[in-house]
Amino acid sequence: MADSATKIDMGKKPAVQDSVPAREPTVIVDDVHIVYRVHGAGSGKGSATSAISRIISRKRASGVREVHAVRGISFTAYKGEAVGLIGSNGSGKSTMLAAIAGLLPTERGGIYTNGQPSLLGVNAALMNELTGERNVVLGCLAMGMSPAEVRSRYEEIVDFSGINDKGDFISLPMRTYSSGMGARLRFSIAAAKTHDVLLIDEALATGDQAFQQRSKARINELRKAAGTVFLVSHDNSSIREVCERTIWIEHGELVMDGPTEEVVSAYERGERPQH
Ligand SMILES: Nc1ncnc2c1ncn2[C@@H]1O[C@H](COP(=O)(O)OP(=O)(O)OP(=O)(O)O)[C@@H](O)[C@H]1O
Repeated sequence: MADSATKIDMGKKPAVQDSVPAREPTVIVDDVHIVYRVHGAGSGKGSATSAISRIISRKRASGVREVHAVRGISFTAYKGEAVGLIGSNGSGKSTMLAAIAGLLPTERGGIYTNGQPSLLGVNAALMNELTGERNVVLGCLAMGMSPAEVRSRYEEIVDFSGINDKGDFISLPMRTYSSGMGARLRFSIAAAKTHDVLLIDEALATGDQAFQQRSKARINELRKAAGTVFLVSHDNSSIREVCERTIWIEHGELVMDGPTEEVVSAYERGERPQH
């Protein structure tokens, strides 16, 4: 792999300055392996007969099953980049994102980040019993904004989310929201702050057309504000619009890493590059 973590020394400046400005790495993923351990999963014979006999006997399976979700992935992302992560269901995209966010330990290899990564998933933790209003305030405080900052940004966040477009929903508990409304509010809160590394897991797919346009524009702003954005999505048009670089993952392995159009077209044609 060309981008190896060991070759990058972020502390030193090169002795001779090139005319091309040096790109600043924000995330270095170096030969990373991630293994989930599922306890009580048994040996896992896949046949229908063994599944039925397991259910009928009502025995709790013993043992630990290992799922090797990411297998030796390496890449480096730079300041100002928006990087798409694509691949079929279960290929390891969300796992990779959670690991960059520091939420999953690596089995082997290392992940180095320059700045604070924030994972914005459709499951990001907001509290269902609290009103949208309270969640906006708590979410912003949790991201490190001061109470004065929260007050000044509040209207903008609610307007961006469009939660109040069809009535006063922001003063209702989050449990009364549709899944799309919840996802929009999560995105709006997270996007109110500029992030060093913003990790977005399918958030764009849940909003309606108008909201998707607003979020794409906001992602571009965040990127210009010098952060790095990672976007996991099955919606190739979002990836094309938002990201100039894309990484294709299958079975936990990196298949292709390059300009979005090249990678997404190869993915759509199901063509793996020949090595
Ligand atoms: N908590 C978990 N425990 C055990 N295995 C898991 C867990 N989460 C994911 N996996 C497994 O890890 C592998 C990668 O899953 P992951 O969610 O990263 O894929 P993905 O590419 O994001 O899929 P999708 O496109 O469907 O969201 C899959 O085989 C999945 O079954």
